[in-house]
Order: sequence, then structure tokens, then C-alpha cells
Amino acid sequence: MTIYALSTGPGISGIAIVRVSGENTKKVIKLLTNTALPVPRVATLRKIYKINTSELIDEGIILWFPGPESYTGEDMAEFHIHGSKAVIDALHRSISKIEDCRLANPGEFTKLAFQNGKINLLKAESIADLISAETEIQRQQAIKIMNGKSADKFNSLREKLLKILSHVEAKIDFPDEELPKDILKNIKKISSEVILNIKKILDDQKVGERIREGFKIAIIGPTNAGKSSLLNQLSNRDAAIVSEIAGTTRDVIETHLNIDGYPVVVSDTAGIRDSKNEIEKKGIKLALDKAENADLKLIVIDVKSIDFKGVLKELMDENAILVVNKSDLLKEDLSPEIKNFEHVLISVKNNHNVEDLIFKIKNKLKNKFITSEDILITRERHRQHLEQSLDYLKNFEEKNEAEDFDKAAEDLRLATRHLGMIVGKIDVEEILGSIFNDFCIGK
Ligand SMILES: Nc1nc2c(c(=O)[nH]1)N(C=O)[C@@H](CNc1ccc(C(=O)N[C@@H](CCC(=O)O)C(=O)O)cc1)CN2
Ligand SMILES: Nc1nc2c(ncn2[C@@H]2O[C@H](COP(=O)(O)OP(=O)(O)OP(=O)(O)O)[C@@H](O)[C@H]2O)c(=O)[nH]1
Ligand SMILES: [K+]
Ligand SMILES: [Mg+2]
Repeated sequence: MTIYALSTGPGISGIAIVRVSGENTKKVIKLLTNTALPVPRVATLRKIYKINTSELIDEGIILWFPGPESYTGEDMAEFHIHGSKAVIDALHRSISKIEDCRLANPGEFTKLAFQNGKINLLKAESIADLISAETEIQRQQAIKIMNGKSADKFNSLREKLLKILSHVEAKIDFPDEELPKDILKNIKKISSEVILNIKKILDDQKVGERIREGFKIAIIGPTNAGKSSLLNQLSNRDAAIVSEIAGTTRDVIETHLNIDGYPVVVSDTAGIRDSKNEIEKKGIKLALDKAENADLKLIVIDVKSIDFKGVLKELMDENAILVVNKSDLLKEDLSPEIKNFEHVLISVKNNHNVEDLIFKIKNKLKNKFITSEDILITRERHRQHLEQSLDYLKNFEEKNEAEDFDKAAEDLRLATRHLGMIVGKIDVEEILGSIFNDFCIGK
């Protein structure tokens, strides 16, 4: 099978790149250029023709990467052509007529690279993250992981487990031989070391995931407080409908912002009030869910109709900022009920003090991202495998005490396996290798 796809973005561009990977890549180049293959990995200007005709599609740069020295590990080619829809379509159509050639699925080139052992799973994931990075810290996080930062750590923990597993397995294979005392001690030392390490990695306040997915801010409050107006002000565009009618917003409206390099997803939500309307009630439920799952809540209330009780008061915690809006309407003093709460007094209408609110948001963000230096987990998948690995290791430690070797070995195997699954490296052959390299049986 040979796959092809446009690898540059959609829309008109100066240059577009169409990538090809698979057995028939050579054939594709030859049939479209009607001449010899370019020198491998040397950018070569060629005329590109519609297949089986002398009709010119475009003149472009061709790169030929014979496998296995290519991104996917298969034979590959790149066609750098003019970036118009018509040129791209004509090239695609011609390639599609060559036997065994089909359009690539999303991520398929990178999947091939993983399957062919060119990159590990973490690298594959971080390539996707790098491509979708919108802010500087997202880019920095992705590139660190691409460079093997977390793979090295997970691999080294896994190797430690493989080593003690080899001792435990040896004991199973040769039950009559006693494990030397110092080896038993070492097994315990290493397993508790790995447990500590995993606990430390897990204790990260989910910063990596927050960076990858964006820090979640929910705007919540009674109807007509100016929540949608605030969303629009923060995002600098008319993302949500604003009106003087209470209950305007029903669905959750999200905008992505970049605050000082921090990726943020702001959600505007339906105003909270007692409603008989089924649709509005659904919207209010969504709003409360958003607030519950948010990293930060902006609780917006109207200075003129202070309505800050019940649910809203319950939402006030250290991850909330009380925003008192419409300060332009304030003639007298702010009510004492509100004064007792830490709050920001703003007017979206006059764009008054909104900067101060943004400053407070930034401070909250900074506190959340404080440990970002040693972040290794960027997805729930990593967390789950680590948690499972930890559980099995704890089981292992308990059984180790009871010298229940068969079951202990199984726990250790599963703990090791889950670590291996993070990086995408699960190969039993390795255990055999480390048994014979490291452990002198019969001696
Ligand atoms: N034109 C172009 N630019 C690109 C890519 C690409 O595929 N094409 N990349 C695609 O993601 C990124 C660069 N990553 C790449 C990674 C590996 C290989 C590659 O050919 N690897 C071979 C040879 C290694 C070598 O010569 O050092 C290999 O691993 O065997 C190419 C690009 C970003 N820029
Ligand atoms: N005077 C004044 N009016 C404002 C201010 N901010 C918003 N408004 C007005 O308040 C009304 C309600 O604004 P919205 O942004 O729709 O309020 P909301 O909280 O999203 O309302 P719902 O979606 O219905 O819950 C509109 O008429 C706005 O123009 C402000 O700072 N001062
Ligand atoms: K409204
Ligand atoms: Mg609204």
C-alpha cells in the first residue's frame, strides 16, 4: 500500500507539499516526471505531468527518500508544488490513478513511523502536540517530549523494574536456589524507589495536561450580569450574543486565548436563575458542570442587583475570582455584603478595570503552572498507565513480604508493562535478555 496526502495547511499558499509513502513511491515519481529518480535527499526541480499524458501539472521540487532512511521508514517522496487547490487536486488525481495508491488517513505517516520503530509513542504524540501548539509554553512542552525528556525517564524506571523482575523470575525458574540476601534487599530498595518516583511524577497538579489542553476558565453568574459581554471583551471579538434580555446565553460558548503564553479556554455560560424553560434549565446545568470542572471560575455579578447567594456563593473558593460588573452604574457605595469578599470591580461597558481582572487571572495561572519544569505527563493516558503501574507495584511490595513469588512476579510484570505502554515499548524479549546478561545462574 502506498499512501499520499497534502501535508501543508489548506487554503491558498505559495507552496504546498504532497507527501507519498510506501512501496510504489518510486513508481509515482517516475510516472509523474517521466524521467529518472532524483538523487536521494537532494531537492530537485522537475516538471510534473498528468499521468500517461504530456500535459504539465506544475513545475516543482521533488525530494526522494529511499527507505528505511525516511520519516516513515518506507520509501517516501515529497512534491513541493504551487499551493493552489487546482494544482493540488490535479496532482492528487494523478497519484490516485497509480496502483495501490490511496489517500492517507489522519496521522497515518506518523503511525507508520511508530510501527516501523522510527519513533516511540510519546514522540508520536508530541509531534501532534507540536503541530497544534498555539502558545509558546505549549510549543516548549511538546518539543521537550519530542526530544525524549519523558521517554528517558519512563524507560529508566522501566529498566529498573525489568532488572528486579529478572531476579524474581529466576527464582521462579530455579525454585530450589535461594535468592541471596543482598539481592532480596535490592529488589525492595528498587521497587520502593520506583514507587516514590512514580508518586512524584503523578503529583504534578496536572500541569502538563493543562498546558496541552488549555487552562479552563468558566464565566458564571446570574442572568444579565454581563458574562457574555466580558467574554467578548476578553477575546476581542463578538463571540457570544449580548442583549438586555435575561437568559440570552443557553449553550456554552468557548474561546481560546493566549494570556502571556498561557493557553486558556474561556467558557461563557447560561445565567443562573430559577427557570421553568426546559432549554434554559439544560443550559444552567451545563453552566454548573463547567464551573465545577474549571481551573478558575469568574463569578460575575451585577453591581445594581447583587444576587450572590446559594449556588454562586458555594462556588466561591480559592479557584474563583468574584467579578462585580457595571461599576459605571454605581452611584453610592458598594454593598457591605460584597465588600467583605475579595472582588474586582469592573465595567465592561467602559472597559474599566478589565486590565486589573486580567492581571489577577495571570497571577492565578502562574500559581498553577509553578512546577512546569519537571512535567512528564501530558495526557490522561500517561496518568492512567502510571497509576496502574503504581497499584501493581504496591501489590508487589506486599506480596514480596510474604515470599509469594509467583503472584509477586505477575504484579511486577504488569507494573512494568504499564510503564512500557506509555512509551509504546512492550517487548518480552527484553526480560530474557536482562536475565542472562545480569544474573549468573548456577553460580
Ligand atoms: N520537508 C519536510 N520538512 C519537515 C518534515 C518532513 O517530513 N519534510 N518533517 C516531518 O516530520 C519534520 C522534520 N522531521 C523529519 C524527521 C525525520 C526525517 C528523516 O528523513 N529521517 C531519516 C533520516 C535521518 C537523517 O538523515 O538524519 C531516518 O530517520 O532514517 C525527515 C524529517 C519537519 N520538517
Ligand atoms: N451599564 C453597563 N451595562 C453592561 C455592562 N456590561 C454588560 N452590560 C449590559 O448588560 C446586559 C446583559 O449583558 P450580557 O453580556 O448579555 O449578560 P449575560 O450575563 O451574558 O446575560 P445572560 O446570557 O442572559 O445570562 C446587556 O444589555 C449589556 O449591554 C457594563 O459594564 N455596564
Ligand atoms: K443577557
Ligand atoms: Mg450571556
